[in-house]
Amino acid sequence: MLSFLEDLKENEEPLQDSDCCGNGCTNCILDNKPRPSNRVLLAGKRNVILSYTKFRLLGREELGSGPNGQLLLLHFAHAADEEDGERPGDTVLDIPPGHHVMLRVGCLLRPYSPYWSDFVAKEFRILVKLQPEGPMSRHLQAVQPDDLLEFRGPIGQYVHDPQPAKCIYIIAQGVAIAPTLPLVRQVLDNEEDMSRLWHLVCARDLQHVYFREEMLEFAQFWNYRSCLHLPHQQCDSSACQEARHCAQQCPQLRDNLRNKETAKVSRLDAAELATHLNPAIPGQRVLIVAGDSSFQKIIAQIGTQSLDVDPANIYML
Ligand SMILES: Cc1cc2nc3c(=O)[nH]c(=O)nc-3n(C[C@H](O)[C@H](O)[C@H](O)COP(=O)(O)OP(=O)(O)OC[C@H]3O[C@@H](n4cnc5c(N)ncnc54)[C@H](O)[C@@H]3O)c2cc1C
Repeated sequence: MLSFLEDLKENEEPLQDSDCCGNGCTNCILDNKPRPSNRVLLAGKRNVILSYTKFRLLGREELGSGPNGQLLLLHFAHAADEEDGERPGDTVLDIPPGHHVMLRVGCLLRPYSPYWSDFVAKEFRILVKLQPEGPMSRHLQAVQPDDLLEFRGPIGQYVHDPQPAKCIYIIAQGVAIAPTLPLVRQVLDNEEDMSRLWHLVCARDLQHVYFREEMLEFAQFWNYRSCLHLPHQQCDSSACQEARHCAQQCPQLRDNLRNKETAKVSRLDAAELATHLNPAIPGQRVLIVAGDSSFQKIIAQIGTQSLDVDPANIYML
């Protein structure tokens, strides 16, 4: 085992200040150095993404565009280097739930959070919201299947221990719902994990809620609850047009919700959050927040009180 670890160290690129993207990420790569997880060490394999490595774009799907930018689903697979002497079976791709990866194009660096990855096939998918005038957005807008892009990771600090069972509140804003999907899956896929999940999703309106199909699949599990917060939801009825947003009892909103979907037409504030406290349910409270830094700060503040979460158990993705 020791020589295997020594080999790993030799293969890893040393981390330098220039590896930070400079965007002030909560989990900066300089404080969260990509390193092999226990899962990888136990498998006796090498995690291909620990140093910058090439991934081939397998698929690209445009999810539509609007005033807030265009959305792309990108699917990548590791492009094995034929000269490195490794057999495909010697390596894996390990991006644990809640971790992100860094994309490097020349000296431009930007973090992205996979919403799906495959350990053995060495593939992952990201949802990208293109920012008008953004340098990486310009690059990603132009990528086509078969193009090669370089990624490094995994970067993050969240680790889930299924024992003892916990009450896990996962709160996501807009496209940042993507990295929360693997967090939900890791609990639901483990039949022995008795943790309960509350998945609270904040978006402008129903049109801006992504991964609804996945949430409906999750809703079949006894330990998963979700709620959509849609403060700008507005149908074409004259009453809702006049109020500039739908009423909580709006029949059109109800018709647009699918079985088991629950929506509130208000922002997620301290009082709303407190309705999910469920004090009778035992278990340590854990809060995970995915969104931009101001959203993370506000939710962490109100979550401490409304959900009775110890600040040590709050994780920002
Ligand atoms: C940990 C982490 C994970 C991330 N994961 C993803 C992901 O999975 N998918 C994804 O699309 N993006 C993700 N991002 C954002 C991503 O890294 C880039 O910032 C984004 O793609 C824009 O890059 P750019 O170079 O085109 O524009 P930038 O130069 O970075 O930004 C251009 C303009 O857009 C604004 N902006 C940038 N990002 C956002 C945002 N999310 N919301 C509102 N305004 C913004 C900037 O403030 C700036 O004004 C993540 C960011 C972090 C910190």
